[in-house]
Amino acid sequence: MEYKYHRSERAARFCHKTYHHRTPEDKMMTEQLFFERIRKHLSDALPFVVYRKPDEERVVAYFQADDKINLVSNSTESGFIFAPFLQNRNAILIPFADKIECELYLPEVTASETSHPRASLASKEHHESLVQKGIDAIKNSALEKVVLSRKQSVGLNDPDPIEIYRKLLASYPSAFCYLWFHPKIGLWTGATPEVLLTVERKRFKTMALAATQKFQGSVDIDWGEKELEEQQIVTRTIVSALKKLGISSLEVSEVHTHQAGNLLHLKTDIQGLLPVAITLSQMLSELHPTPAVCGLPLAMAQDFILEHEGYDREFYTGYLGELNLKEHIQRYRSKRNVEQRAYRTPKQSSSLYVNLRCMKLEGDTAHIFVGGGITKDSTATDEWIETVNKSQTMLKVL
Ligand SMILES: C=C(O[C@@H]1C=C(C(=O)O)C=C[C@H]1O)C(=O)O
Repeated sequence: MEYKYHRSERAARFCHKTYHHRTPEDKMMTEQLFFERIRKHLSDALPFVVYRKPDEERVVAYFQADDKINLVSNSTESGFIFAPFLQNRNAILIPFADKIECELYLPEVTASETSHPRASLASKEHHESLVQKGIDAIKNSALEKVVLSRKQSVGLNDPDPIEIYRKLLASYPSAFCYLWFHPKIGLWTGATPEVLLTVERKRFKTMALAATQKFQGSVDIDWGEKELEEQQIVTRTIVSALKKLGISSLEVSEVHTHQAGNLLHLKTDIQGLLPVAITLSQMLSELHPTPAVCGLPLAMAQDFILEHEGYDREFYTGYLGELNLKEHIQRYRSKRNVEQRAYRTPKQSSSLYVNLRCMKLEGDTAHIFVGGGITKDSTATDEWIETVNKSQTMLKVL
């Protein structure tokens, strides 16, 4: 990997903003102290999360002082949520208490192809046979789409999670990049391109992200019928779930190509205003899991996954992020002949992402999770290649 230090224009603009989101108790740190504090918490075996939102320079970490497992019961809690794929399992919360942050102007990384060994022939055959079962089930039943995945375990030469995470931050500036740890649950890291739900005051945003091609130098590419249909299923399902909740003010964008690292996807942006009567918990139970990570009809797809995938997804294809973050935005307004005045307005927001392009780190092994959507027109070998391409997102930083 080749590093070139630079301070982006974006970073420079960030510094000149006339408002900021920090409260007095937030601690802004140098990069070295920031990562030392995280390393210390990890070696003390205490829970923490560190993350950076898409296209931001600010990296934030929250620490928990004990090793208690805090469970989320109805999404009215405030903290960093880490939710599994299965809705009947518990989501975990790291409270917004002890926080540090750092602005990182990271080296530009020219990501190289990985030198890690290819996935084995046995896992290729296993995945292709799983996909074929999915295609057959779609042809012979009411199942329309199912997302099938696999776990690839890789030995690490340099198993330092902090270094791996720093490489993720440098390689994927437009992804949500995180490192999450709980001594009783595990150590996870990832760089996801997919928003599940963001809510700021009354406005919410979500997206339908599906279909995949390898990026080969241009985003101006053609998509086949199969990909368009696969993504359309996701848009249609999300829109009808939101309408079912009584949300009528929906704005749905045109479908467009979206780049995520070495991959391209089809994306539709969906946003609207949240009626007062609808809770975050209702929104989440309608949205998660979308057919981008599970399938349609939902129960049939989930049963198929549980019966045939043959491993436990745990937190892969779950979701994670800020849940009910309360902040005071400080705005400054300077008027001629009047002293600069500060205004503090309270704000509550949630920013939740789908846990994709992620891995679980266990000692000197990384377990990488990758999957793809299957429809009646899928072919087993192409789906295998898609998972190989997706695995590169994590393999490139190992
Ligand atoms: C399931 C994954 O990705 C999801 C499935 C996609 C697809 O089927 O093409 C594309 C983007 C994601 O919504 C994954 O990356 O593991």
